[in-house]
Amino acid sequence: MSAALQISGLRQTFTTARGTVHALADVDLDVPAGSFVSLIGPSGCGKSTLLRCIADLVTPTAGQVLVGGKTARQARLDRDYGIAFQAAGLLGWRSVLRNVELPLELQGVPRARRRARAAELLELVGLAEVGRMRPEELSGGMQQRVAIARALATEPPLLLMDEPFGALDEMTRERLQTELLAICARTATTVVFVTHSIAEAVFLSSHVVVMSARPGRIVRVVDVDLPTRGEGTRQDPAFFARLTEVREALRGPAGSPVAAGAGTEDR
Ligand SMILES: Nc1ncnc2c1ncn2[C@@H]1O[C@H](COP(=O)(O)OP(=O)(O)OP(=O)(O)O)[C@@H](O)[C@H]1O
Repeated sequence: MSAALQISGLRQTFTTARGTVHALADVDLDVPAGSFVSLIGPSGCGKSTLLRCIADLVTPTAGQVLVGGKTARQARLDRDYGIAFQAAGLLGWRSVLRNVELPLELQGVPRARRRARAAELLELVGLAEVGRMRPEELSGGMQQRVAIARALATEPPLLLMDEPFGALDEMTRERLQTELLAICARTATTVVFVTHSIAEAVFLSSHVVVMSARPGRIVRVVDVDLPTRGEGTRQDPAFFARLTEVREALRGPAGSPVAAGAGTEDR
């Protein structure tokens, strides 16, 4: 399978008035097309920074990011990825439908076509009825689904998601996880997903990337080869086995850099 994303020798250092922060060190990662990759690790280990480097929102101090063989900058200019972050980031003065239309509008897609596509996407995320409403009239879970629809509007081969379900209750979260998997299967989208939840990472992912405390390094990639993902999956012994594997990788051997707070820091 071809690589949707190739990261090599990535390092990210931030210099601030209070000193130097080593956010990422020696990150190498190949993400095959069509896979679902979660990034998990202690708070502050650089998960969001890694996602922002992929999205070309941050310029890496060293190393290279290739999105579908292009530089991250070119991929951003070509809108080769969609982004859905924790705060849904919808525009309050636009209707739900027009929020989903926005990326198509920016691409210059004619009005009738973009409207039809936005309506199709709202149907895909189960929100066909709310297109005329304002985002504030929707629940948090509905807003998240609108954000996902918007991220998929240009049919990007890659979807970058930073804790998109973090603020939701457990039931809504589990439902959206199942919906997201169904959408990705239908659209063959590659996903890079940041989460704090081991269960969420294992349920969603084909590969769980476990990172160490700052400076974030990849300490283990756990392959999750569950035969199906559905209602029964969370009770499946194979699911529990992978949970344990990720948990142990996160915990790391005593005294290892995986343990939270063990990262080197100048400040
Ligand atoms: N623009 C920036 N300037 C300075 N420091 C930054 C900047 N962005 C991130 N950092 C620092 O880099 C480190 C990694 O931050 P990042 O947000 O990537 O971690 P994270 O793993 O996503 O954290 P969390 O799990 O808590 O969301 C942190 O120490 C953070 O303070």
